[in-house]
Amino acid sequence: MKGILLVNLGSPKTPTEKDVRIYLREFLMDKRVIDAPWIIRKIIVEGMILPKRPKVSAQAYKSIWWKEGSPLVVISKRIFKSIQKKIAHPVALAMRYQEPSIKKGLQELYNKGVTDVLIIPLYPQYAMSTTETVVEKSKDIQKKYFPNLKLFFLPPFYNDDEYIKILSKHIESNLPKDFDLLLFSYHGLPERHIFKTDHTKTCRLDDSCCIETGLKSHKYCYKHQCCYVTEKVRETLGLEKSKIKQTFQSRLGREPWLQPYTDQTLIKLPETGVKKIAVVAPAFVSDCLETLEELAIADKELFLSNGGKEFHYIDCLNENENWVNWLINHINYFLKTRCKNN
Ligand SMILES: C=CC1=C(C)c2cc3[nH]c(cc4nc(cc5[nH]c(cc1n2)c(C)c5CCC(=O)O)C(CCC(=O)O)=C4C)c(C)c3C=C
Ligand SMILES: [Fe+2]
Ligand SMILES: [Fe+2]
Repeated sequence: MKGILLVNLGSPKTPTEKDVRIYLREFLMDKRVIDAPWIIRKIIVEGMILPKRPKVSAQAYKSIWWKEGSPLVVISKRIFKSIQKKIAHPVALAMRYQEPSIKKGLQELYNKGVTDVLIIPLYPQYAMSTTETVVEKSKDIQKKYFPNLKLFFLPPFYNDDEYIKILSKHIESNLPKDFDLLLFSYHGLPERHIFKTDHTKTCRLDDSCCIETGLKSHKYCYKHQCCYVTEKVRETLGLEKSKIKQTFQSRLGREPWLQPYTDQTLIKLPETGVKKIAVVAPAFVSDCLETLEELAIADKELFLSNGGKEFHYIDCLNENENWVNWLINHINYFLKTRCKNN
């Protein structure tokens, strides 16, 4: 029998310093997130990040926490329930970090007699620290605990025409009537990660390569995949190029991350005449700390205190009906065609 496992990033159990420390330790000790040798990673995480960051991050989490829990986990659970209602096969939800774990999700499906699992990493764009870590962690768990399970993976869907239409429609229906600029703010990545996962070793991280179409390097180029979404949504919405801008947020550490940076851009925009801004975050399918706190609270404050007049944050797709139906359509395709022993 076939089953489905949806996988999102995960959050701390509670917005307390203790639980945030546990979460950050698991997250940042992932060799695909901080890709240094184990001992260096351990020194960076335990010696440089964990002494101070959990306290600050716990405050940030507290400011966006819902009665039912972390927005990212709550929204993922709601999506999972909507899908389960419409799919006759077993469906489970897991988080890459913390709970419910990928192991528990696979166990739940296995206990229900599932033999073939479609794993859906809930990230539109590929990155070593998102899609790849979900795929590799799932494979490790399968080998160790469920050798008879067969795993299948939904690839990054940034270039799926229907997904682009759904995202564009969602943005259009939430755009304010009057705005100077629509800002696409994606989660950042160290530039080094892009070079590391570029199998062709040709990506130069400039417009001539990441904006081009049809290059082999694009399959693993997060920057290209972000540029693609921005450009396709712009075209679909019929916006002039001067009406949009793409930036990258949430950097950590001193090495160069993808640019331009969201916070620095928001500081400078008002002096160039951009006073009313709408902001969307298409690297996330569900709202989370990075959107609700970093963008909609901290970056909003930054923009307004530097001369901006209006800052309108557009929610992620979250429980958008068309988006949930898009997932269901892909699940149904897998159930009908991808493997034989149904
Ligand atoms: C080296 C560090 C990090 C990389 C690389 C990274 C990539 C990356 N992350 C997301 C999605 C999310 N990240 C979230 C939080 C978050 N991310 C990092 C660090 C890296 N992310 C940290 C330290 C944190 C924790 C919060 C903090 O202390 O600031 C979240 C939010 C989770 C939540 O509970 O709401 C998401 C989602 C993507 C898509 C990505 C690569 C493209
Ligand atoms: Fe992150
Ligand atoms: Fe590229």
